[in-house]
Amino acid sequence: MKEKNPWHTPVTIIITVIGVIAIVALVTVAVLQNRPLPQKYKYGIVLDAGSSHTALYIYEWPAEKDNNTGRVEQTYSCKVKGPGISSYASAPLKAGESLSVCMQEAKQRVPGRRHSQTPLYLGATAGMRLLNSENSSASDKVFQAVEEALQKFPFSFQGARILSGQEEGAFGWITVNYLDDRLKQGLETKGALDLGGASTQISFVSDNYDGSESPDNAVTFRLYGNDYNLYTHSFLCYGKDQALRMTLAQQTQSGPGTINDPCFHPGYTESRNYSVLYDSPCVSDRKPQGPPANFTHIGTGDFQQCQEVVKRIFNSTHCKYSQCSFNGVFQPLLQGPFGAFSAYYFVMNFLNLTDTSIPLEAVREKLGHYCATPWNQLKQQHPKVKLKYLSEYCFSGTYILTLLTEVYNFTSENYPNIKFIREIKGSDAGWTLGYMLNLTNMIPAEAPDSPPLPHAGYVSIVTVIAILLLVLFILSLRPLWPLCSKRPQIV
Ligand SMILES: O=c1ccn([C@@H]2O[C@H](COP(=O)(O)OP(=O)(O)O)[C@@H](O)[C@H]2O)c(=O)[nH]1
Repeated sequence: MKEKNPWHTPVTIIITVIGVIAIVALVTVAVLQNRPLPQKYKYGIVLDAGSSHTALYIYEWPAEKDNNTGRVEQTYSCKVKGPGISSYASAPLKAGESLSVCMQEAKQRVPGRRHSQTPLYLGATAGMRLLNSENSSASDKVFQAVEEALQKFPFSFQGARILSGQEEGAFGWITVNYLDDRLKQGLETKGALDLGGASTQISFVSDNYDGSESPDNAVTFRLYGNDYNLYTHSFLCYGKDQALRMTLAQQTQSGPGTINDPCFHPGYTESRNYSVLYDSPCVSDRKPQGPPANFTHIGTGDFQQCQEVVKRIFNSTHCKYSQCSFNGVFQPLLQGPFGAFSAYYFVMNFLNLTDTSIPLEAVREKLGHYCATPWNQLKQQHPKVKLKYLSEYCFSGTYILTLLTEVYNFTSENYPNIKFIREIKGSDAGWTLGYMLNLTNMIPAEAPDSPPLPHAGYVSIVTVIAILLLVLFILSLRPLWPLCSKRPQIV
């Protein structure tokens, strides 16, 4: 007679079915309870009011993670048409109006239900620093007009202000290291080199700088549980546009009617106005007495001589510290990798020189060749580039190389540590992201507590434990097994 399988008795089957249902219920509850909620986003808007132009950036991050693990990303940028807001000193209302196209675009891009909670900041840099230093009431009027224009939008406007050079340097450094994930992971940080139109910033962490020598250059942070002593300095007037003015001022000190400028291409000839050239606090005190109205600016295209002229705008005669970059400003020993952005990138990218594995000697040679290219030939090669920009790349490239190697002291050994970057993971390198992260408290001082297990690990453990419990439960019913599996009596 066929023996009946002892496990096929009704009681065992019922116990097993109930156990399986219990496990499925337990795992379902665990999965549902811990399922990530549908993603909601928050937004922030920052306007970078630079000396040459204004740009608007929209940032986005997951709503439930805004104070610790969430990644903030730039989702949109808009270049405001026209010059920087400092150029509207004589017509301040136009400064406000100029922002409206980009602001309308931001209104479309940020979901309507989030408008009122979206912070909007405007930060102005060296252009407004200069205007404020020479005419503070004009600078106030520009801010008033800009604030009135921005308040008309449905965002949470948090004010317009001038960033100090130190803030500009430090927030640029935070942006670069945040986007590189170096802060959260406590990795070696990257220095930040920022070149604007009116100022330039250098910021890095160096083992030989604890802030005691030249404390004015120190910014200390505690981020994600790590302490940083950042060295930072902003050189007002040493952005590439003001540096060009200073270089031209050097060459027009005696008020000549013509100058032969090695930083411009052979064949380049332009008539320039003395009053316009000297209309900036960076050069106004050097204006020659009784010059003619104009001078003829003639290019000779000689990189070596251009470098000599550029070097003259850096004063390295006095230094009361252990070492200085220039103008008596302390600078510790360069250390670590560097990201060079803003005009550093625009210029080196145009010149095809962003690859820092090209030896410095070869970079100089290429630049020499570029500067010597006749102006007419260059115009034919780049018909779409604005002539003003095209004419200045020889100067700008020479300025960048001189600043990096002769002033900051990058050598053949550590020049390859520099990376010319425009953006990191889709977000532009610059001070705006760091500024917003700081004002919205999105970088905690201490490392956030992370859950001990990831979601998948948690569900697996719950499942394994539930199965073990079922097996134990079935085993605990052993006394009943003989009853259940009683062999049929053969009489
Ligand atoms: O596509 C671009 C955008 C900007 N620039 C230059 O980069 C500098 C950026 O200056 P910005 O106004 O941003 O800086 P600030 O002086 O306020 O720091 C200026 O010299 C611009 O002419 C450039 O060469 N290409």
